[in-house]
Amino acid sequence: RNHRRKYSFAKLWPEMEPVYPLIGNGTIMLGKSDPDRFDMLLEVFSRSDRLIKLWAGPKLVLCTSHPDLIRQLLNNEHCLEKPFLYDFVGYYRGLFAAKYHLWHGLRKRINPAFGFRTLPQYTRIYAKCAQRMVQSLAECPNGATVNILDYAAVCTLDMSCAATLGIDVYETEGKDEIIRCLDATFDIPAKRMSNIFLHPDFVYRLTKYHAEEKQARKTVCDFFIKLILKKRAEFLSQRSEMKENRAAEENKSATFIDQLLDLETSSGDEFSQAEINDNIGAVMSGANDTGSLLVSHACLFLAFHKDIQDKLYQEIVSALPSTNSNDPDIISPESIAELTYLDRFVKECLRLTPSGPLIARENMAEITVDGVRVPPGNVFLIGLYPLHRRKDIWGSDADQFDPDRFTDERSAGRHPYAYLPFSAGRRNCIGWRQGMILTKIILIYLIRNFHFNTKIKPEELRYKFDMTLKLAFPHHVQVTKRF
Ligand code: HEM
Repeated sequence: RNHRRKYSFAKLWPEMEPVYPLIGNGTIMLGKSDPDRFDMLLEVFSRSDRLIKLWAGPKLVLCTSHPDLIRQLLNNEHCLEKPFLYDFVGYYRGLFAAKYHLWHGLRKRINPAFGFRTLPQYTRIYAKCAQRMVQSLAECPNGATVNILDYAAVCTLDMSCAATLGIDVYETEGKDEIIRCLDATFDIPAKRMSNIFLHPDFVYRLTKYHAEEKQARKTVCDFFIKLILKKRAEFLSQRSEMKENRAAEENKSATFIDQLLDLETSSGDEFSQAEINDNIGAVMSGANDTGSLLVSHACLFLAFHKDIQDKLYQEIVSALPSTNSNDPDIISPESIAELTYLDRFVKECLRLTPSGPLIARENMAEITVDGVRVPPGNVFLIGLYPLHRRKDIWGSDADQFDPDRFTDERSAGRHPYAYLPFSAGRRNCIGWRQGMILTKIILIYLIRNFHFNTKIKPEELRYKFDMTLKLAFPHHVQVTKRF
């Protein structure tokens, strides 16, 4: 009866069926494959235009993909908490999963590390890594079919390590183990989040995942700490030199770890070693899968639409007509900004295949949603994937790929919360500029050097139920050299 009273505020909202005592809507996912579970979740969102109740066991989850309600939630200062699901991510003092009381001060202090002024240095780092991806693809037999995600994942990890830690991961001692463990600390929590049966600690501890995750976290943490100590010592010895030398000050590194060390000294408010450690982990997990998946989905869209691929190639070679077209120094934030068709292309990729298809929030105080007063402690699931495919916003061809949806004329008057690949409000993606730039840089290098084809048909695309938007099968594309 208590349970019924606790949730009586939601009695007028429709609910997903069937609902059973204790397991709630648990059976709708039971025994289903990953792509069927993803489709089932979309089915939940499609059952109600505004908001629908889903029971994760006895816990209520309020699901919406309506832009008005998403605006109410993401703009509400009492709805900035991350619910229990994010606890599995680890790095709990890091931005991504941090509870509100830790997060609000942290975000303010870390914001400058992702500001506009850091972009030129990030751009140079990303361009070098993208060039390496081209080199390794060029070693495949011409016209070979590859799973492009394998190459993109190596490239974004390379970028993350260079931009976050200032290291060349491929020159690092014990690199295979570090790479394997870094991957495991991102991958295992994602598996746990999307599998309700792995949620209770006492069950999870009995699985092989728990032991693997523990060992991987220890290896990664030891590696980060060694690096933090080394960087802190370097930083302190360079600080006095920088005070006297303006040129050195202007050229100082923009890698995330250096920025954190710089921020702690400029604000006089030290980041603890644990905070640095967790924020490095959080930023790397935020950047890794999202970037590689986006690039891999983009390569499939290129392969489906030869006309778009040709138009992008023409735009890139006319805006960046260097004799040495692969020179990383010709790419700058300004030259990338001139590529307006590439910008529309990436935006359309993010519409149809947002790397973060779902986000969740918990309200910390009573809030009003769609006229209903919701007591604190309730969980909202916001469907960015279904939002981006709503026919009432995007038209009857919402599922079709069309970069020109993002021309100024066609964007005018669109609901401001219709398109949210990086979420919105105070807890949006802190790395959205870096995410856009790194994706564009990889695509510039790929399109300049290769043609893409595929045997996959657009209507065959299916996705897995996971934290990030993974294709249900390999991203097989045929890669042919242009030169
Ligand atoms: C390339 C595409 C990217 C996409 C589509 C993307 C998307 C998102 C989304 C939707 C969120 C909100 C998550 C939530 O509320 O559960 C988020 C948060 C976050 N992202 Fe990204 N992201 C991308 C790239 C990056 C990059 C490159 C970085 C870092 C360099 C990054 C770092 C973060 C962090 C730290 C958060 C947590 C912010 C906070 O809670 O204050 N992301 N991202």
